[in-house]
Amino acid sequence: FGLSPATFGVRAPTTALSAKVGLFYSTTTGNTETCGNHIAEAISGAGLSADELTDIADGDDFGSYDSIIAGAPTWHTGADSERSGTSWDSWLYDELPNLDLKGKKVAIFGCGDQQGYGDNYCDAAGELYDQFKAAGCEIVGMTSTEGYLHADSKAEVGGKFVGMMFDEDNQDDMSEERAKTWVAQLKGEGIF
Ligand SMILES: Cc1cc2nc3c(=O)[nH]c(=O)nc-3n(C[C@H](O)[C@H](O)[C@H](O)COP(=O)(O)O)c2cc1C
Repeated sequence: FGLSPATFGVRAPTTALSAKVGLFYSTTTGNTETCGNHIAEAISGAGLSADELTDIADGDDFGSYDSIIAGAPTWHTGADSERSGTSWDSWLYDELPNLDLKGKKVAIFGCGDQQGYGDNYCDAAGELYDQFKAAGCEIVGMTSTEGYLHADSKAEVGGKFVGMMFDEDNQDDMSEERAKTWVAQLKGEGIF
């Protein structure tokens, strides 16, 4: 009668089981949360799914995830470690080493100020990279540094950012699009 299967609540068959994806952040003034929300919206906009955006301080049962998307701001300029100034600092050193996350895919995003802190842009994202990698995780979602004006960043490895870097201080109008582009990339890299 011209009614599509959707009319009856029948789902189209899926070709692959979808992964359980955790989406974690931390923040001091809300910018990393804003970017995390852009990512969450891009995920649902693309017809994909992840768990609700959650502060890493409230995270739990990490072993149940197939993949983790993790975002941090940078506040401790020039510090060797604990650069986010948030709950990540204790999580990365006190919790992560006690978890078995070997082989899980991890995608990292950062939030920083490339003009005000151009020698240390998004350094904390580089720390997430180091710690998750040391825990045996597979890091995906590396991006080009093109279009950014920073001089130096510990979030750069081999000429690429270790994930998607946002800048709510100088380039907030680009954040939504960056989130969309990155989520499409993550889909291609098997995060979902
Ligand atoms: C005291 C202070 C130190 C900061 N240090 C850095 C830094 O080293 N690198 C950087 O990229 N941004 C730095 N920032 C900028 C913040 O990371 C940026 O504003 C970010 O959006 C804050 O995110 P949040 O609101 O999620 O905490 C600093 C800001 C302040 C106020």
